[in-house]
Amino acid sequence: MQFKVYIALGSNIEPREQYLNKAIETLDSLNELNIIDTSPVYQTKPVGYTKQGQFLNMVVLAETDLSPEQLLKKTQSVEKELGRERDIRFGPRTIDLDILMFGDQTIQLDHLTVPHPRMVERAFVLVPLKDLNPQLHIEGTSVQTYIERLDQTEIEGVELYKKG
Ligand SMILES: Nc1ncnc2c1ncn2[C@@H]1O[C@H](COP(=O)(O)OP(=O)(O)OP(=O)(O)O)[C@@H](O)[C@H]1O
Ligand SMILES: Nc1nc2c(c(=O)[nH]1)N=C(CO)CN2
Repeated sequence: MQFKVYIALGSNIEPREQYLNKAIETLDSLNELNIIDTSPVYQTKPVGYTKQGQFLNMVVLAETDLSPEQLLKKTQSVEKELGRERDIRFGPRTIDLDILMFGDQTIQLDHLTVPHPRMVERAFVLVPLKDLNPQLHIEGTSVQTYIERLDQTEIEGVELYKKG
């Protein structure tokens, strides 16, 4: 397969683990995509809109022959299939799938920006991403450097989750 892609997953509506697993399973079942690695799962304090339950977050590495836009369509159809509703911005969701990186491509379309524009300020993305690839650079800066730039309280909001 042509491209390596990192996809972030988040869920804060029960059954959270099942939503994560089902999303990974559905993506992996596509002919044009293989999941090749998965990070540990973290339980994380909600960021942005804080009056909601804690999230489970993780990142997966996949290889794919899909184009970035085809991949976005697939991730959005998985969100839809798993009952994602868009009402509150940054609010509760059964599953959220964000395309973090698509090979080494930079993409600026109305409906798709890669690398994901908010990823470098989110501990709940950077911590599992570093687990998958500690050497990864995002637009020339290492994932470790972005983590060092975060406030300690943001890092403390991200805890390893014991699978139930
Ligand atoms: N890299 C990307 N991955 C996923 N969606 C993206 C990306 N870049 C732009 N988008 C667009 O963002 C729109 C809003 O996505 P979504 O509703 O998942 O946002 P959100 O999860 O509330 O916030 P955030 O994007 O900060 O995680 C989508 O309709 C999609 O077209
Ligand atoms: N901890 C955490 N907070 C969030 C998350 C998320 O996945 N995890 N997603 C958001 C919208 O994309 C807003 N806030």
